[in-house]
Amino acid sequence: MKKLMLFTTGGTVASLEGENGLVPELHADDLLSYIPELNVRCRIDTKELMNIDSTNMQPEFWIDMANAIYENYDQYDGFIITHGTDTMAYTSAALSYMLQDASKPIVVTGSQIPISYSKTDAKRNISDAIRFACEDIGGVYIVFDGKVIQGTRAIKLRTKSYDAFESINYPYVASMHDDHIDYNKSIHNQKKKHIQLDTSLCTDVAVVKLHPGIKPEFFDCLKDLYKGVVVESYGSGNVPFQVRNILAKLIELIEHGVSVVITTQCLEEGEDMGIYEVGRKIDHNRVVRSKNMNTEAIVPKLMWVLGKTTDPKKVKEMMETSIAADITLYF
Ligand SMILES: NC(=O)C[C@H](N)C(=O)O
Repeated sequence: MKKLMLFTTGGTVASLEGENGLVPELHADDLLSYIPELNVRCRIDTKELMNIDSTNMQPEFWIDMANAIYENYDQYDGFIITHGTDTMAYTSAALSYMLQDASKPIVVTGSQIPISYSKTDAKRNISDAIRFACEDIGGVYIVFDGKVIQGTRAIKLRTKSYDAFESINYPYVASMHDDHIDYNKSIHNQKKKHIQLDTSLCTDVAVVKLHPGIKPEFFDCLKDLYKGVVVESYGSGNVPFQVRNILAKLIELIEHGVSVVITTQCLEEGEDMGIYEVGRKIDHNRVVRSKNMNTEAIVPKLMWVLGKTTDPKKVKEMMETSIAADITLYF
């Protein structure tokens, strides 16, 4: 029989109605007591790591989660983490970088509606996550609303619907049905490897979304505060250089030693800075290209990379190398 460890961290799934709205209150065993008969035979141990709304999630807490999994890795066949949906995609990406080459499933799930409510999606999501944690597959995944999403590829697209998450620029890994799991055949399970823990992070990372009228001087404020800046530029990776010259400010940041990552506000298909003058003017050798990673992966990846080096060349090389399927290599 498979042995699983379920870690809880809070989120709507564990929330009850309080005086000021929903607050995480339920503990690990409470959650399991709500789940009806599981159609998989396994033993589940539980541990509460924290009990927070995931809006309050911090990079330091990702480290706690990664350490908890690593410390228990040999004793269990699979892991489930219940988590709020607001920052779940950042956490699943962060764990994908901090715990590489896992040969066992690490499954993050949660819900849009608290587990004690009649219309809750929590029971299905937790049951599915438990089933998926019994599979013979390695890596970090989000299981939600019947879909399995690669940990580095998820975004929260919807605030209220059951299907809160989408897989961006990457197919769903699998879909969950009552009696079977349908794997996407184009995705191959990685060869069995030894898990590696690396939790060094530099949290001095900011995301700036460009918009018409954004002030160039704003970027001066970032210079001494951050070591990495992720620019959500326009379209295929375009940065304005007329009237309000943002491009010049990005160069100043780079010359100051800040790593600048160019990504796009468009959710799908990634940046392709070679198309327009407004993209070609950016020095492609000096900025980090995000290719088709999403912001939820870029942020923890940049923290993780800057935790190891601030050498601009190395940062660029590591950021542009696919880890845990975060970049599709068609560039
Ligand atoms: N559905 C949810 O879990 C949202 C909640 N605010 C959280 O992220 O913890």
